[in-house]
Amino acid sequence: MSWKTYNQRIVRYPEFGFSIDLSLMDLSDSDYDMLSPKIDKAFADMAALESGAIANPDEQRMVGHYWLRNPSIAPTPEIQREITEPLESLKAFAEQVHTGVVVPPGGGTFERVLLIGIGGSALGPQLVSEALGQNAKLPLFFLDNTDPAGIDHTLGKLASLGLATTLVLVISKSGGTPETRNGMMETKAAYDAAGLDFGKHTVAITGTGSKLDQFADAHGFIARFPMEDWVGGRTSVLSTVGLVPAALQGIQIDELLSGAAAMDAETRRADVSTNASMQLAIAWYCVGNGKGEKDMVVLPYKDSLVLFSKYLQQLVMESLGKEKDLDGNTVHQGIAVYGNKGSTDQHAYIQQLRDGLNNFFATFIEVRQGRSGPSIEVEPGNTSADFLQGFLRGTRKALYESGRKSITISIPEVTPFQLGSLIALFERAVSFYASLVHINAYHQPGVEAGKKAAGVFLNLLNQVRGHLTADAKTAAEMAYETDSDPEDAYHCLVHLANNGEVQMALGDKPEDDTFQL
Ligand SMILES: O=P(O)(O)OC[C@H]1O[C@H](O)[C@H](O)[C@@H](O)[C@@H]1O
Repeated sequence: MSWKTYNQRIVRYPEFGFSIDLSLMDLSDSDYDMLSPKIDKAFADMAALESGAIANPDEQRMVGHYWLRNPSIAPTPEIQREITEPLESLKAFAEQVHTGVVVPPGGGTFERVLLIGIGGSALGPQLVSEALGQNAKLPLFFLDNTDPAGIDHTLGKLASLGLATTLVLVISKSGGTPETRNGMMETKAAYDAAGLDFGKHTVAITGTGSKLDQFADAHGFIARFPMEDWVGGRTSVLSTVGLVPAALQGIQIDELLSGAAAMDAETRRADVSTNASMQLAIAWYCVGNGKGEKDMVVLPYKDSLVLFSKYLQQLVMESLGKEKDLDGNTVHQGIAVYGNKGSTDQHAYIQQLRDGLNNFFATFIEVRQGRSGPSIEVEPGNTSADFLQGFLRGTRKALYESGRKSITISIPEVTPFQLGSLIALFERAVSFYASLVHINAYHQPGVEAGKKAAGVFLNLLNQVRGHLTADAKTAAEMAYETDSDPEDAYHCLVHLANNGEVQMALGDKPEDDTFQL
């Protein structure tokens, strides 16, 4: 840790108050030299990607999220229109909701929003809402899972506030994600039960022609906004997915886009020494030996950025967590991401970070302004902000003194512009890192496996339902009747017993348990 190294390893963009400090990652000039061929290729890959190359070869798709905040670089006039037209129409829609032009059929105005989505169709909007939605014109509620109790909890809150004045956004790029469909059907049932026309309270954000798009058409949804196949779910927050909910909250979406565009302009330059995203990618590569050997601990010292680690979990781990590289070699790549916020986490897991397993690097996010407005002294001469900064600086130093590395990103305050710039910083770092390790960052084959297995379970569950009788049966007997594995049959029976469909009698062991109608 030295003043000289600090000055050598910091990258600053003074025009928007950004800096990234890599002095505690112990990078050497030889690291950069060793990587220079890969770095050059990463820059070339990025130039091709932004020019419209098929950068997602496994799905034969372009990768266009960088065009969203600078349509002029999009490869065709048609794609430029696919960006600018929905942007104009979503702004107009939000304005019509805010000014009472678009109103609930039962009168009054829309006073809140329920967003139904999952993965990239929820995490981006949740990050933006938590970071910037404190004084939202229409506060945001979320259904982002198929947990009935969670659905009841949220719909119960909304019922007490008034379903009739709640605007529903159903977001699903594929339009077929079961959890989102389930949330929508449960919400529709609640509107139906209240005698309300669900479609006249609902907007869809989905791929044109998707199942959700067809459902929206059949049920007379108020509006539909498109999602394009060249925007991945985990990089969709600056598309209609993130911008519609943000605009409805009254968040300055042009500032979100400008911040991302400003960071893009800096990190589009193929100059390693001043490229913050490339510096991040190189740091990730070196600290993890190009194999993700160290976890990324995300520590924003700002409450409103608490969801940044959850957001980065999807962006980083769904992009980089891949079995094969682009040549078909088995590599099992990835970087594990976790975190919450500082200084809170100093009272949770930072003990292990300081003294335990050295299997991580920290990414501190410093927000230099503690609050807008004056502060009291919490003790003579010191404010809460003094403590927050002290804890950040102290923890960073304490970790380094015990051989634990860290990156410190600094922004002046949390604004739409600054949040947009952070999102862009990490999106491009992921792209660069994927090039450095030669993987496709833009598909997600692994999630299909889980979806398929869920389908197998549901098929067996329905077979088991069909074989239930008043006679008590063991799992083995049910397995025989349904030609299935006894343990699979057992878990179906236990599920049915715990959800009121069958009676379960416990034996000594699961194999002795019996089930009957
Ligand atoms: O937006 P949807 O099509 O409903 O997809 C929601 C999520 O589903 C899958 O888990 C994908 O791996 C994610 O990238 C995506 O964000």
